[in-house]
Amino acid sequence: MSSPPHRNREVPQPMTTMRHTDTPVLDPWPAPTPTQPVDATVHIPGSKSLTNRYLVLAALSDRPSTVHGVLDSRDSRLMIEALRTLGVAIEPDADRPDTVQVTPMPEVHAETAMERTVDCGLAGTVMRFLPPVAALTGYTVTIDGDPEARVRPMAPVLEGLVQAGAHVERLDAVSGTPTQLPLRVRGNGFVNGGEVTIDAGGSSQFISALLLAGARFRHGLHLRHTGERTPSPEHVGMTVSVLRQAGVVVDDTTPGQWVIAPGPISGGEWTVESDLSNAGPYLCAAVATGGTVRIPHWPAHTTQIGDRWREILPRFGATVTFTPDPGTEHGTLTVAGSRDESGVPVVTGGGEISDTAELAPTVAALAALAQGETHLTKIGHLRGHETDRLSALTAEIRRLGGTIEEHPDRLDITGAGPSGLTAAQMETYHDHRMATFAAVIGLVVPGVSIENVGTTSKTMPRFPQAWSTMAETAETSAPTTVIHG
Ligand SMILES: O=C(O)C1=C[C@@H](OP(=O)(O)O)[C@@H](O)[C@H](O)C1
Ligand SMILES: C=C(OP(=O)(O)O)C(=O)O
Repeated sequence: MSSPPHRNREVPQPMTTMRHTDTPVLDPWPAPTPTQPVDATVHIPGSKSLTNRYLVLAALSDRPSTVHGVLDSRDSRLMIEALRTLGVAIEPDADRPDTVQVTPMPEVHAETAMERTVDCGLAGTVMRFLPPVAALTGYTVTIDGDPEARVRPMAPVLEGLVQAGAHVERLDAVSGTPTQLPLRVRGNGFVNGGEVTIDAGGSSQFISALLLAGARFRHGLHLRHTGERTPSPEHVGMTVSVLRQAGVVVDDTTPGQWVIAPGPISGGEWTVESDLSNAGPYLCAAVATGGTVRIPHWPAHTTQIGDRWREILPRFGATVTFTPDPGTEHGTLTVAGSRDESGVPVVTGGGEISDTAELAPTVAALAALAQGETHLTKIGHLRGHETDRLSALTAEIRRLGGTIEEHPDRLDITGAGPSGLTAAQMETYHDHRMATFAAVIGLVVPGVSIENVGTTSKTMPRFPQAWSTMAETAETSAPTTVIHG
C-alpha cells in the first residue's frame, strides 16, 4: 500500500485554534489518515504519575493541600474515589476544576469492624500505591480491580508491607501473603516500618508504593531492592522528588536502597506537569507524517520518563527543539519530521534503544513505520503492564504485515516504511498505549481501525476526538492548536 503524499507546506498560515468535537466514537474506530503532514500545537493534560503521587502524598500529609493541573481520567478518578473511601476529602475548586483541595485522612485508631472496598480498575498506581495507605487506616480494606488487573504482579509490595508489620490477606482460604488482586488489608492505624527487602524487578511501582507511605511508618523505612536492575528508574526518581517537595528526608545515595526518615509529610501546594509520555503519540505524528508538532508547557527540568522523547525521536530522523518561555520553568518542545525532496516522510530505524518502559509501545509504532531496524531492549517487565505488551505488539505488528521478533525482554522490529504495512483492524487489549500505537500507524497506513479506542480514557480522556482534530486540521493548511481533554 502506498503512503499518502505528504507535501511540503511552504507558506506560513495564520494559527487556528480547535477544540475537539463531541462526535460519537465508533467501535472499531477508523483511525484518521491525513493526506498532509500534521502541523499542530497540542495541549496535553496533566501527568497520571504525578497526579496520583500528589494525591497520595496529600492524603497522608499533616495539613490540607492544593493540587493544580490534576488529570481527569479513569486512573485519577479511581485514585480519588479510593482515597475518599479511606476518609480523605478531595474537592474540586469551583472556578478551576483541575485544581483540587485535599483534606488528609484523619488520625485513626483500629476500627477493624469497619469494612471498605476499593476498585483499582486497571491502574497500576492505584493497585500498588493503595495497600500501604490502607494499612495506615483503621479499616479492613478489600482491594480489587478489572479482570486484567487480577493478573498483574503484586507480591513484592505486599511482602514488603508484611515485613513492615502490616496485615495483608488473601480472600480465598489459602494461607500466605497474596500475590495478586483481590486482597484485603487490615489497617490498625499504624505500620512499624523499618528494614524491608524486596525484589522489585517486576515494577518500579512496588518501590514507589512503599516509599510514598514510608515516612508515616513508626520507624520510617529502609527499603532494599535485591534485583539486578530497577525497572522504570525515572518513576522512582519522580517518587523521591515529590517526597522531598513534601519535606520528607530521603537518602537514595546507595544504588538499590532508599532510607526514609520517619516524620510528617508536609502538605502544600503542588502543580502537576503535562504528561510527557502521553505527548509521545502526538510527537510521533510529526515524525510519521513529516510534519510539525509543538507541545507547550514542556517542563525545563522534570523527572518524567517522557522527557526522553528529546533523545529518542532524533534516532528516527526527527529534529527536536526546546524553546524556553522566558522567566518560567517551561517552554515549547517542537518536533519536526523529515521528508525527502518530493515531500514524502522519511523515518529512519532507531537502532538499539533500551529501558523505554511505558514509552515502548509508542516507540514501537515508529519502529514499524521506519525504514530500518529498531531493537527495544530491557523491556521484559512490560509483560506485567495493562497487558503483556511484548506479545501484544508482536501480534499487532504481524497483523499489519510487519516484521518483528519477540524475545523475553526485547523486541526486534524491522520496518520497511509504511508501504510495508497493510490495513488491519487492531486489537487494543484494554491497553491505552496499544490504542495510541495503532493510531500512530493509522496516520500513514490507510484502513487501520482500532477496537475499543475508548480504553485511552485510562490516562487521556477524549483522545479520539483530539487526535481526529489534529488529523482533520492537517488538511486545512493552517497550523492548528488542539486543546486536549
Ligand atoms: O509509578 C508510576 O507512575 C509508573 C511507573 C511505571 O511502572 P513500571 O515500573 O511497572 O513500568 C510506568 O510504566 C507506569 O506507567 C507508571
Ligand atoms: C504501565 C502503565 O500504567 P500503570 O500505571 O497502570 O502501570 C502505563 O500507563 O503505561
